Amino acid sequence: MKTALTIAGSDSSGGAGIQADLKTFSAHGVFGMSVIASVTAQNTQGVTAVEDMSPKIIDAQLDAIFTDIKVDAVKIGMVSNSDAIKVIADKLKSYRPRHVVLDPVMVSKSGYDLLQPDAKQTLISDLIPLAGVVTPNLREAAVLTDMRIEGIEGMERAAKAIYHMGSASVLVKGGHLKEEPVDILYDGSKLHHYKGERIHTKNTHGTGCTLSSAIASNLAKGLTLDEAIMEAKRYIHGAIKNSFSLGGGVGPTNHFYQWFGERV
Ligand SMILES: Nc1ncnc2c1ncn2[C@@H]1O[C@H](COP(=O)(O)OP(=O)(O)OP(=O)(O)O)[C@@H](O)[C@H]1O
Ligand SMILES: Cc1ncc(COP(=O)(O)O)c(N)n1
Repeated sequence: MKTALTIAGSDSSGGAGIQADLKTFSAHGVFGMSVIASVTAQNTQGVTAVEDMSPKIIDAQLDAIFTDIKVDAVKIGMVSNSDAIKVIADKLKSYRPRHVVLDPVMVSKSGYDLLQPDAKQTLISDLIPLAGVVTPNLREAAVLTDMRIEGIEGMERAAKAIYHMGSASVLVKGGHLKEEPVDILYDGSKLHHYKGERIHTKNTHGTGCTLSSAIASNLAKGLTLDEAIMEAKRYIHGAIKNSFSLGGGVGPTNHFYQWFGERV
């Protein structure tokens, strides 16, 4: 069985973070493992508290996994501070997993900061150069590049700028565009557009986590990056289409509708 590891934050309500990642890995038939970098207290309406794990326990979790188990793909999500980022970068440099998907999580949908302001520079200098693909949304791409991004042309410029920070490729996600949600990949030679059809729902908690974990699962299974993204777009479309209301706010994506019916 292929394996995938998520290094991210825990979402107590199960819609985003580690929990969304593990559900996505399972739905792809990939064995999921986790390194918890932060614990968040959150629900469908917002985040009420965050506690970061110490660099020491992050380091120990990474060693426990990599000294024993072959990791086919790594997905990195919320890592809120510079010290944690540095530990993760050091371990990736020594264990050198084949595929690294970096989702540079910065702010939750509900507006809570998940990346400390002084950690942005460490993310750029230490983690982006180790990524096979970085998957910022519009706002994250704007923060990383200090650019204003409004439409497709801005997304293309940002993808190229982030590529020049050292990652092998960049997928700028267009979920927050006013028009259809197209995602744009730059791989150093060409720009690729992955088109989607907008689904009108408020229940989109964890869409970014789900997409990056689906890409990591597909890479673990041996798909090319282009195939992995196309397949992940298909997956996120189904997961959003079958998303459901839970709690009083933004409900989660649905990973299991294929098995348990449209509305589980
Ligand atoms: N309403 C929608 N209909 C169809 N596809 C969508 C919709 N919203 C987002 N997507 C797709 O979902 C994926 C995640 O994109 P998005 O821009 O929402 O990421 P994100 O903002 O990082 O997510 P999150 O807020 O969960 O961190 C992308 O492939 C995007 O095109
Ligand atoms: C632990 C964690 N990781 C990531 C997100 C982003 O997801 P969203 O933008 O849907 O709130 C989150 N809310 N919590």
